[in-house]
Amino acid sequence: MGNVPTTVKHCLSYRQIIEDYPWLRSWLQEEKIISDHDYPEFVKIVEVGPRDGLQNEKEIVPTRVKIQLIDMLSTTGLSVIEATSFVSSKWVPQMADHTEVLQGIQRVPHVRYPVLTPNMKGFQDAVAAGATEVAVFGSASETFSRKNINCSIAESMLRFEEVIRTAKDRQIPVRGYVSCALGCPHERHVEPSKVAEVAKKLYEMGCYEISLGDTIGVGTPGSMFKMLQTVMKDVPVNALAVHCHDTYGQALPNILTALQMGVSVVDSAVAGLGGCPYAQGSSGNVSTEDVLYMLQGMGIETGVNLDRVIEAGDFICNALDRRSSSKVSQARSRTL
Ligand SMILES: CC(C)(COP(=O)([O-])OP(=O)([O-])OC[C@H]1O[C@@H](n2cnc3c(N)ncnc32)[C@H](O)[C@@H]1OP(=O)([O-])[O-])[C@@H](O)C(=O)NCCC(=O)NCCSC(=O)C[C@@](C)(O)CC(=O)[O-]
Repeated sequence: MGNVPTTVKHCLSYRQIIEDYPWLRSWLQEEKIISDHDYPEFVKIVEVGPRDGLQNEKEIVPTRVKIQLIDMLSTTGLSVIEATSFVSSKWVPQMADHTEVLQGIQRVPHVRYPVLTPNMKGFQDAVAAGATEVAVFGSASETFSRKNINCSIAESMLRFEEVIRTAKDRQIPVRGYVSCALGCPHERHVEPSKVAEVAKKLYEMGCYEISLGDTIGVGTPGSMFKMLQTVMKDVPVNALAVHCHDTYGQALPNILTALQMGVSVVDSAVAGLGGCPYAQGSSGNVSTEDVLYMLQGMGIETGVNLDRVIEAGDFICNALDRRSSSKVSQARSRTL
């Protein structure tokens, strides 16, 4: 019995196997290795392009361009668009116009516009600017935590606790990130148990959803499986999201692995924009267009219109004078 997950992990069509062996399915469900369904019927996409996508741009992107991008994304059917970060402009100059962006967008009913808040100052500024949802961002790597937010993991948890408590009093939902879930730019290997520990703390403190970030895009379906298997023992699968960068071209298979394990929330960025200023060499996020195309092909609903996301991607790529990283967008532009 003990080596079942290993067998499953290495098998491309493990769905077929667990369909043939109901006892195996029950055991995997009991152990929280898989959820009680194979692929989710509906996947929520969390669009992170305006924040994670743009934060690493060297040239300051005009505020009106950021606003237009968010406004275009708001018409695509996306239900969550991460708008900006209330971080220090000395650390991330690109996000210095957070207030203007948040106040300049045309909010569409039923679309949520969370913003990153690393501490109470960020939270207070965000609320003053009209934020109705925030996200705290921790790390499973001690070194990355210090380089990214200038404090240890333990200190970050104390800061987040205060943010989450205050947000709860004001009925503001808080999302939690765990960066370096599949590897760290400084420490390289990160133990799944460390990811689980940080994810569990954030969840217990009151984050409604925990996004597990492959910050430098080094994960594979194998490491994604192992990490999720461990985290799912501590955090229910319906509170988990995956956030994959595509440095090694593994983002889609990693997402597919997560879907097979019951995860139904996927972060992605229009046109595959992105990169973390404190994770040198990491490439952009998986593109929203490519995720949508894959999900459509699997018959999974998202409520998002792919063509409109491609239009938003064309807009931002023109503004940045660059080619889209989305394979789907590239293929469409060749075939149209
Ligand atoms: C966390 C801090 C602020 C600590 O920065 P610090 O320098 O340690 O802050 P401090 O508390 O010592 O204060 C120093 C000064 O900063 C000010 N300050 C303090 N807080 C804020 C704030 N919120 N906004 C604006 N200003 C702030 C504060 O008021 C003070 O101003 P002064 O008195 O010198 O004039 C800093 O390290 C920072 O801003 N870091 C953010 C870095 C960042 O945004 N990184 C990218 C995020 S992406 C990521 O993490 C991964 C993710 C989420 O995408 C998932 C994945 O891909 O895996």
